[in-house]
Amino acid sequence: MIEATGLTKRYGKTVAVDDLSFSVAPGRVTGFLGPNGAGKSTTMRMVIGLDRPTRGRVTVNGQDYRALRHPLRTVGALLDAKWVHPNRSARSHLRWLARSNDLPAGRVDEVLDLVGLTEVAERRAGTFSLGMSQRLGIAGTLLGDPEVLLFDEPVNGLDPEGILWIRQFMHRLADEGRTVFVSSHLLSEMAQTAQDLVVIGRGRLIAQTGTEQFIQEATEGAVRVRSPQPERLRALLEGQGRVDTAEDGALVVHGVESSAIGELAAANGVTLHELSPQLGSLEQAFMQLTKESVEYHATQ
Ligand SMILES: Nc1ncnc2c1ncn2[C@@H]1O[C@H](COP(=O)(O)OP(=O)(O)OP(=O)(O)O)[C@@H](O)[C@H]1O
Repeated sequence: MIEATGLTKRYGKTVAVDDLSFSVAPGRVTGFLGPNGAGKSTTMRMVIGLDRPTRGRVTVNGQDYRALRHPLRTVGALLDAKWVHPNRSARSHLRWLARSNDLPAGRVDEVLDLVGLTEVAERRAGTFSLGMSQRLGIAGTLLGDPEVLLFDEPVNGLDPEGILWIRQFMHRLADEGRTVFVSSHLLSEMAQTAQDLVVIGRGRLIAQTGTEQFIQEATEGAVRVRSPQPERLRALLEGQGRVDTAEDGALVVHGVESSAIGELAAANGVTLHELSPQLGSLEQAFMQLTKESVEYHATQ
């Protein structure tokens, strides 16, 4: 369990994290979502004691990170996968990590196996692909068999196979009852990975909710309709819902069910070439909710 209360971090005049309160439950994958510069990395650094909050508090299993007796047995964090000595083998990197943190050396081969790196354990980490480096980084977080895991942008730059592997691995860790907190600005990825979301913009909390609920609440369902008689259809829909025109000329109808549009068209002899309900995407939900708080809006 991770709990932040009124968490705030200032760097000079920049307020990187602003009065942020949220909680991350065990047994689930919780996505930490926000555009670049929203304050995700700063928040994660405060969770693991690398940065001190200017105000507020964040606890792991009820305690400040710095007060934990065996931090790596409680929290594993991967904030930068390239943090590996390039000339060390994967195994010796993990052995060094285990030794310097008072963790049993016997755990090294277990975690190599868990992440599927046993066969390349003697290879120099500097020769690893990004996907393999991520696996090695994840192996490092698991050395202390911690209950809480933090991953900062773990799928950045990975190919689809690497992304799938990470996604499945996160689920496995959550199924084991661990708390899994994973940040990303890749919204569609989070929609598939996370069961719960903590969404921030400009350091502030925008939403804490289940992923499905977030999408449902933040996006208004719409129906795309193409017809050779668009103006006639538009007139029929007048007063029933809002009708926009897409770039390709299709009508985008808000507030009317697709079945009702189909029946209305049939009853009035209007031909339809397309009638497709548009499911709200996480991207739409996110844009809707962060409209005012996204940094890049101001600079566009
Ligand atoms: N050490 C620092 N000194 C000064 N400003 C900082 C520092 N670290 C972060 N910031 C600023 O704090 C804000 C939040 O940055 P942070 O890296 O936490 O965001 P993020 O959501 O992780 O973004 P990204 O996805 O780009 O990593 C940004 O405006 C950033 O420039």
